[in-house]
Amino acid sequence: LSKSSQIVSGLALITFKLFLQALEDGLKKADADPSVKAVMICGENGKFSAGADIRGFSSPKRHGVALSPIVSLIESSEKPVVAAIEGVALGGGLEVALGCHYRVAHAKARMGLPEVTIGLLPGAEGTQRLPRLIGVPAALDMITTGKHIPATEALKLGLVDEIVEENTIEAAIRLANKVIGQPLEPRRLSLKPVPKLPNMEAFLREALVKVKRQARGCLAPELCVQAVRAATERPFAEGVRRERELFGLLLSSGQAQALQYAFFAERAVRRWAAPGGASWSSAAPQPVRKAAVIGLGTMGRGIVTSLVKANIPVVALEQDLEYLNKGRKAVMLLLEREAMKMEGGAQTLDFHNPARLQFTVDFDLLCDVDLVIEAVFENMALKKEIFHKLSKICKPGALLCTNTSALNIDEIASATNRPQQVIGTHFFSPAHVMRLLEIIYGRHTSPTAIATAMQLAKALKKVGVVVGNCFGFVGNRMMFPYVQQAVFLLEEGSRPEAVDQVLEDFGFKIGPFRMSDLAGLDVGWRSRKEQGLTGPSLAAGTPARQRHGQRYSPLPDLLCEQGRFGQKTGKGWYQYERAGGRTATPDPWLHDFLSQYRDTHGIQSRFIDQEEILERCLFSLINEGFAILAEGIASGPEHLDVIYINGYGWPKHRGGPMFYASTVGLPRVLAKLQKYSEAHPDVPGLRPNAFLKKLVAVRSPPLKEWMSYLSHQSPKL
Ligand SMILES: CCCCCCCCCCCCC[C@H](O)CC(=O)SCCNC(=O)CCNC(=O)[C@H](O)C(C)(C)COP(=O)(O)OP(=O)(O)OC[C@H]1O[C@@H](n2cnc3c(N)ncnc32)[C@H](O)[C@@H]1OP(=O)(O)O
Ligand SMILES: NC(=O)c1ccc[n+]([C@@H]2O[C@H](COP(=O)([O-])OP(=O)(O)OC[C@H]3O[C@@H](n4cnc5c(N)ncnc54)[C@H](O)[C@@H]3O)[C@@H](O)[C@H]2O)c1
Repeated sequence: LSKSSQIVSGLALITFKLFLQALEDGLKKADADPSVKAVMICGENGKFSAGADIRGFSSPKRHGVALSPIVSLIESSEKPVVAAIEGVALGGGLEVALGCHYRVAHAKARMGLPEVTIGLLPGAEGTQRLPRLIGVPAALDMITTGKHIPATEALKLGLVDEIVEENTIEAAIRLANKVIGQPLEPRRLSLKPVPKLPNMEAFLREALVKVKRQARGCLAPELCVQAVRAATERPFAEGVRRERELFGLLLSSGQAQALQYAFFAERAVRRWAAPGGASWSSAAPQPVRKAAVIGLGTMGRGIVTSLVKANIPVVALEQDLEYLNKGRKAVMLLLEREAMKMEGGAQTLDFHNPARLQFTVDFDLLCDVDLVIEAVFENMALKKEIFHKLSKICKPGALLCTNTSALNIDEIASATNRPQQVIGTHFFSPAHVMRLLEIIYGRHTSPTAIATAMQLAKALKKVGVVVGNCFGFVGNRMMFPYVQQAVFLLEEGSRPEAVDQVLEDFGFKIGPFRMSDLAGLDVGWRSRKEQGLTGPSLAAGTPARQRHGQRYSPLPDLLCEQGRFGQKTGKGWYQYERAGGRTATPDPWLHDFLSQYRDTHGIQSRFIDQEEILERCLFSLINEGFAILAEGIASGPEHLDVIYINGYGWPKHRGGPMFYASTVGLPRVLAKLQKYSEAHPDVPGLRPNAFLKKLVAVRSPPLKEWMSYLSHQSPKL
């Protein structure tokens, strides 16, 4: 066989120029050699290809990258070319395979065109070949979502000709031998017509509406539909021209840069570092063979679900039988839904087995777990009581985690005999859905504890981000000034629906007032009462709109006093169809209430434009981000951005708040903050942070250099 076929070996991750050259040379050599009867293309180290090097797209020297001519060269070969797909065939890698006349895949291989997720579209004729091979609906689904499909599904779709359990390369060579001499014309995808649909026009129109709705301002999915539409309307060569045009538009849109930054930021945060030199490279995680969750309320039930999905046995504990039964029902419902979603897949959920999931009110059952996640009410005294109990009951090596949203990890740890094993694991609601896990180390937290929490995040398929300990940590701390500005804007004349609209148009999944109604206004109210900002502990004579000499808005407290807790009570910043309803409608009662409030406090209502709403909310959040970086609470701006994208619905195509600030331009952010701060001198959140000022003073270096301008040595990525 070595005489009749030639292996042109690609790389798992294309070192693009080198790979393309090798492929071209190999193909030309094979074509010219009469002793070669067929060609097989495979990857190295069990991986076909992850596509083009993403870093190359933002490199000034990107022009040389031309994959299309190579794909055409493959397809036009007079000798059969077979792709042997192992591991992954993604992006440009799959486009190479689509140029081949046959495709053989290993059963464990995955295939996809994920370009849309990095703000692009398949740019090497993939949008034109794939619909010809598997039809428009399936191709459009793959191209607009970027999802990876398993080999079994690829076989069903007709994307591959054969799947094998064992040696893919041998199978591909066998196939190559079998097809030598057979006509190649029917195997050249560029010559095939796109399979017709009776309602193609309506189908494409609906697809466009759907992606526009889901994409919320992200351009790539929309342009993917346009490229596939071109495949249905134009001859192949013209479709390719259209694909190239659309690719160029995306490449220069700025969104591609933001999404590619987010891709690398998510990977960079895995390389965590903490003060004292502990880091991902030196610390090893402990195994977590069994876990426990304390408190089965909103968060605990999602956390249990997440652990069960990750195949980690769980003990779920509540304070009494009534709460336990309520919690058990809620967990079972979530798990049943998850099991339904997974039906037909390779994995099943074993949650009826008490060895995998046990419900109890008995703390003694936690004696053998490797890790506990506490998710009880946000109350320091209660948390300390629980941690004290845990340090007596749990085995010496067990890690004690708290899901607190803001409280001091060191104070919680002080209630235990093992502060080095206490760590914050801050899940986001709903905990079985949201990808973020904010991991907070305290003064005594050991590197092993951090490594174990990071390993847990990975097992739960979440993005773990390691940060330092301060009130609200990173995410919530940045959220406070954002929400505060939103409320101040209402005092000054705006309405919840106007503020939400601006931020949702910016790309947030949900604006601050809808978010607050969803989370429950009572949560913040309880916390403010605990801080003495409102309620019975507020000192008599405190001005209604001032606390500690700073501006304060009592509006959220007043709503809570009226029993308006948001969705759960059917009324909050909006009104809902019923208690627990989800459809927010602007509420005339609230509008009247706001007018009366302004009258009471002598506030002159004014029209507030979209620009001011956007800038005051976002720039105050970003300003807090600079404070967090300057204090060394996070190792770099990437951490803040990954937190915001994965935990707070920040639009990924805008790259996260700190990336966004860099695209707006730091001088502009600074100038605007200065302007708003002058207008509102009693609002510290608008006062430009010294680190931001410093960066502007040194001419706004690129984001990746920001941390080097801090005088103290904060942990580096
Ligand atoms: C102006 C007119 C212009 C007209 C121009 C027209 C012509 C242009 C021609 C362009 C041709 C386009 C070709 C093609 O359509 C485009 C592409 O192929 S884009 C790339 C598509 N591929 C992807 O998006 C894959 C991304 N990667 C992944 O999904 C995962 O990494 C993985 C491959 C599934 C592996 O996952 P894991 O095992 O979990 O590993 P990691 O994710 O941690 O990755 C390990 C390591 O590798 C780095 N990496 C992975 N993939 C890439 C990549 N494609 N490029 C660069 N680097 C990659 C990753 O960052 C990790 O490294 P670390 O960051 O940790 O250092
Ligand atoms: N709700 C959110 O969106 C959210 C998001 C992130 C973090 N958090 C944090 O997660 C924690 C839990 O919040 P939640 O919203 O799930 O609260 P919740 O009120 O919905 O649930 C708390 C649960 O803890 C149980 N509990 C109380 N005392 C207990 C005890 N002694 N032993 C066992 N169980 C006990 C209660 O019975 C209740 O079921 C808080 O610290 C909160 O700040 C909440």
